[in-house]
Amino acid sequence: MKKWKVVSTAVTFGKINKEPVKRLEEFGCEVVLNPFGRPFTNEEIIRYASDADALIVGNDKVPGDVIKKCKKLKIIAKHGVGVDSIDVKTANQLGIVVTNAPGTNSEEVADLAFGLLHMLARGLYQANTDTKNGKWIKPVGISLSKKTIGIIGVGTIGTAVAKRATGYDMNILGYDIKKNPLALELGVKYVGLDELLSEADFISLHLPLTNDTLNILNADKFKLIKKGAIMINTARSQLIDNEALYNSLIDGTLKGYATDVYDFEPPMHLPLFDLPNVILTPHIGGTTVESNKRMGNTAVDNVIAVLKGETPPNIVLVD
Ligand SMILES: NC(=O)C1=CN([C@@H]2O[C@H](COP(=O)(O)OP(=O)(O)OC[C@H]3O[C@@H](n4cnc5c(N)ncnc54)[C@H](O)[C@@H]3O)[C@@H](O)[C@H]2O)C=CC1
Ligand SMILES: O=C(O)C(=O)COP(=O)(O)O
Repeated sequence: MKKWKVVSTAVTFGKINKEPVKRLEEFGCEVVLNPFGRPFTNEEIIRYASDADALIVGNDKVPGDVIKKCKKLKIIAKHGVGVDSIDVKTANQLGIVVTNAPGTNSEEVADLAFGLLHMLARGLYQANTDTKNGKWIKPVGISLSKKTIGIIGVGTIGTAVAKRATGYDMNILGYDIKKNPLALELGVKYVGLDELLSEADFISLHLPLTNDTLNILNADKFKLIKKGAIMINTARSQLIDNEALYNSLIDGTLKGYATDVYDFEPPMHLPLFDLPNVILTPHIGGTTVESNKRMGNTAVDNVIAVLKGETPPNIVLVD
């Protein structure tokens, strides 16, 4: 009989790299991995975790009423960074610690953001499809070099994006509530959101989803966007007003939009999906072989610390 039960709803935890699971087992835990290959429903979380001591989560929605039904829970450890899908306040009120894995996937998200920017700027998706189908059609894209990029949220990922932008001799604008010393060193010029939107050729979103950032790019903000800009969203879809986004792609305000994130995951088919100037990826920004190991081990560091009765390294608190 194992001393503790750990349930992981995170789709990739323990699947790509086994080391984090082995560490938990060696510590005396029974580990249950996600059998579905998709986020858990609320009912599934309750069914699997009502007797669990620790829950490792991906982008699953973990509301307060679900947390309340998991009576033995001591920790909810995010296998990643954003904790917007977890009711942290209720967890904290119940004495359950919430942790995340900061900085474990930032370079990877920045890589994806730049990859998506390349795809849209040069029409790579269509070019690939056409060439494979025997059509010799050369899209004439736009250059990345020396353009202005606007980074909304200059934290760990935003700064990693800025680092890449320096390699393209870009003029880098940043919007954030605080200034990041590394970003300043990289030459990021902090401006207001309105100025960023009206100046940037490329807009990349890297804010966490909070009450303050929900719908931060609303219809009024879309009116300020420079005509022909490209927008990349590897942060959270709820930062953007869906209708304003769709209209901006139809009327040419945005030349292109790429997203890795959706209001609900997996998403239902949205009108946006039918537009040729939209590129979609299935929330893969943070996940590579290497980052998976980092995210898994950090989640496990936090779980083991809590099970030992110690303070975990990456506690997330809300006011
Ligand atoms: N697509 C994917 O797979 C991934 C997506 N993400 C998303 O990216 C987000 C950012 O990640 P990190 O850069 O690691 O987080 P971070 O905490 O290092 O950076 C977030 C930045 O946003 C700023 N910020 C917070 N509230 C703000 C507000 N109201 N107005 C202006 N600035 C504000 C903070 O000051 C900070 O500089 C995560 O919260 C998550 O939602 C993270 C990892 C993977
Ligand atoms: O680290 C993050 O915040 C992420 O978005 C990672 O993706 P996930 O939540 O594991 O689907």
